[in-house]
Amino acid sequence: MRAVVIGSGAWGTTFAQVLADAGNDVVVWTTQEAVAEEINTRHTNGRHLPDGTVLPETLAASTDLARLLPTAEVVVVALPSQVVRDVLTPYAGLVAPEAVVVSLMKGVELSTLEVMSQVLMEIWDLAPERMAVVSGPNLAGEIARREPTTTVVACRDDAVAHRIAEAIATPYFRVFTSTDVIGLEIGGAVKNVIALAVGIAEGMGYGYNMVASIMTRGLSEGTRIGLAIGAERETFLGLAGVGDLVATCSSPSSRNHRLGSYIGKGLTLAEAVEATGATAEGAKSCRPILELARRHGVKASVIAAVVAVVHEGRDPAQVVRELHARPPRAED
Ligand SMILES: NC(=O)C1=CN([C@@H]2O[C@H](COP(=O)(O)OP(=O)(O)OC[C@H]3O[C@@H](n4cnc5c(N)ncnc54)[C@H](O)[C@@H]3O)[C@@H](O)[C@H]2O)C=CC1
Ligand SMILES: O=C(CO)COP(=O)(O)O
Repeated sequence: MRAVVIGSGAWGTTFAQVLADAGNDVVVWTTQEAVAEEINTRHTNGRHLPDGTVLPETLAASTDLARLLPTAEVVVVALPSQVVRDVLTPYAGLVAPEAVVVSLMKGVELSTLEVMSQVLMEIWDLAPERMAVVSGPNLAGEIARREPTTTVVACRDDAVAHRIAEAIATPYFRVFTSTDVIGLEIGGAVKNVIALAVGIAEGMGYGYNMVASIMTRGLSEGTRIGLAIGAERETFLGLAGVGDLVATCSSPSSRNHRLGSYIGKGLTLAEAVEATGATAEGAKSCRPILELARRHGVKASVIAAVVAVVHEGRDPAQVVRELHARPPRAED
């Protein structure tokens, strides 16, 4: 298939490699001439991918999205969630009518509380049958090294999910399918916030009991938010739920996990963002996710604690003391 990948960061470039390795005709769109030149001539992306990653020679890069879109059969979007609406609205009308759009993103829009499939369907006027998402335990660096990985592709139309799954399957990328688009997206967005919480706890010096508690309660919060907006419970127990949560909360290479640990060690948000040096969606998405929980009457104490520490300057030790001082209640 002819594919364009919008975004030349860690995941966009790595996913483009997967598509090229799977035999597709792929071009990565970047706004940076130097990055396009590096991918086209040296077959590397030194800013975002691990040392030694050599991209397929068939993988091209371009800065001309308007030229690429009309002929693409698959349009993959891998930008930081908060820029999607502004960056991609001007391209409405250029996506081919039969093309499938695939979101790789794990964030919630601050101004609308929408997940990225909702934003893309709105700005590009797409039917749900043309909108797919990919999510799972997918740390880009490991996939760039072609280490065995599993993922899930979801689309309202099961046949389209299967078509995309076949197009991205490689010997190192095993793909499952789903029709629970919103479940995949909420699972991915919430686990970033939980990875922040785990990082904060680790940065403060807490151990495995605390980490396991945050992950388990975080999964419960994400599941209940998802169920409130139409997701399926099973999704949260699958690769895009527990799977992604375990990968991100365990790996020191997760940007959300790292950002959290800097904050737990006492850095300000601005300092932690600077030290992380790449997109950590949870830092911005925690507030709209908490708002989503509140609107749907879902208790989300871990997510609220992250918002309090990251955005309201609360002392994390005091926030933990307050969480633990609450009266016992039934586990949900
Ligand atoms: N890195 C990973 O392991 C994974 C990331 N994701 C998700 O994929 C999405 C993208 O993440 P990454 O590629 O890792 O981020 P990144 O921080 O590595 O790269 C972001 C890319 O977006 C570009 N960009 C930023 N603002 C832009 C703008 N206004 N216009 C055009 N380009 C712009 C940057 O130049 C950069 O190439 C996020 O939602 C993330 O949560 C999902 C799974 C795995
Ligand atoms: O989503 C991811 C792995 O599935 C990547 O997580 P980070 O954005 O925290 O690196």
